[in-house]
Amino acid sequence: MTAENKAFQKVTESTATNPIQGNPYGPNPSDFLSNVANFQLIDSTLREGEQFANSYFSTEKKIEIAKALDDFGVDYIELTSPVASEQSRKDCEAICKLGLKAKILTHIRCHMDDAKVAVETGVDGVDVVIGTSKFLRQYSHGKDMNYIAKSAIEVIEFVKSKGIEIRFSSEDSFRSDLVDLLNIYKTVSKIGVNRIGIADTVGCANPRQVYELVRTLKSVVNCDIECHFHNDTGCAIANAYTALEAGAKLIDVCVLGIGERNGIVPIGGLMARMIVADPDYVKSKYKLPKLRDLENLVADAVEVNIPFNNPITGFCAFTHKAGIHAKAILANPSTYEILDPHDFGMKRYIHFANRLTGWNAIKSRVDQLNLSLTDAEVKIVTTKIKKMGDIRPLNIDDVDSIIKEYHGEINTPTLVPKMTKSDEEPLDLSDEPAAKKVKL
Ligand SMILES: N[C@@H](CCCC[NH3+])C(=O)O
Ligand SMILES: [Zn+2]
Repeated sequence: MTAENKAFQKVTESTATNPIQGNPYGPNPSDFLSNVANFQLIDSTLREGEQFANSYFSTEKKIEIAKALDDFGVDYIELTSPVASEQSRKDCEAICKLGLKAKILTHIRCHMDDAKVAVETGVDGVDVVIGTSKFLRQYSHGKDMNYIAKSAIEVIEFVKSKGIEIRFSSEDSFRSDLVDLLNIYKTVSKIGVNRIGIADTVGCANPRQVYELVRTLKSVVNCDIECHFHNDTGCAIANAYTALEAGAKLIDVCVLGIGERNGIVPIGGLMARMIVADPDYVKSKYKLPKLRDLENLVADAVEVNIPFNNPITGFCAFTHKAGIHAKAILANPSTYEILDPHDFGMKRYIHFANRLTGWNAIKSRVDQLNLSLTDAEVKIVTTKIKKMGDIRPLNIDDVDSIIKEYHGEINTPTLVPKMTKSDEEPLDLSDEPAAKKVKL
């Protein structure tokens, strides 16, 4: 086989197994800096998530959440600073003793007082953060870049001396001076941190800015890059994906994206984004069917509902409605789905009780009811359903009644009836689904 033929075959094979790879707009496999196929998750539900307005986690609840995160497969679990409160310190120690697979981190200010407490808790690593934008330098901690560099060196060397991981992050990175950022990151990278972090603390960044900053940082540091994106302007997941494309390795996430204000990158939404880019990596690394339970656990703990439009677990995330969509989905789900619900232990539905429905969806319902109609008959009954749907909202019983009534009409002999055994037997509908949908 010639080299040309081999190349052709390779493209064909990958296109067959993963249609996105044949997409000219998809990830560029020759981009060796990209970490799209090699990313890690730092879950911060028990740190950033504790800053969500509704959050209160008892020790037991924190342990339950930490175990569920570990079971899902996150790489790191980040906990509230042990100096935030006495119980926070005890909880941190308790979680460190659980013996989870995920590494345990705690998140502290760039100060020796905090660092001394943090290293005694039993964590695998310490995440240090300090504000670098002029807003935070002036109105938060009041320190200049020289002071920041000095205290960063002191804290990093101290944590390293204890043999545990250290990450240094600026805060409000996207409103910080680029020269200041490059200087501080060069300094900490030379001392030998495990990771540097950038944080879009106010959620102002867009993907292009993220790409440029991460690419620039890649050329000045020789450690991993972690990114933290707030979602104030709805860009958190897109920014996270772009950061990975640019060469960042780790993304901070929270279950349901909970955090300060409207939160950060949601773990579920990021899974949806990443499984499209690299299905094999995502499916082998994370227990995706556990996502729904994980989200329900946290939603209950902080007393919120799962949003209707949540990626993957929103109640209509895999519900198809328009007749044109339903027809194509019934023929091949990939026509209108980029995510396969079964990868997440979910099911797909056709919503047929509405005026946008089409005869293919109704035919599938007729089959479910174990009735027999020709295509021409299904088309007639579909017209009846659509007419009723123009008058008022429909539910599944309305549609089933119309179908059964029509089926009854066309099967009722007009002349002298000759009863057969099967005519006497009522249709058994005892296992009808209650929802307004057909499960597929
Ligand atoms: N929540 C803070 C801390 C960021 C630390 C980065 N992991 C922020 O958004 O800036
Ligand atoms: Zn944050």
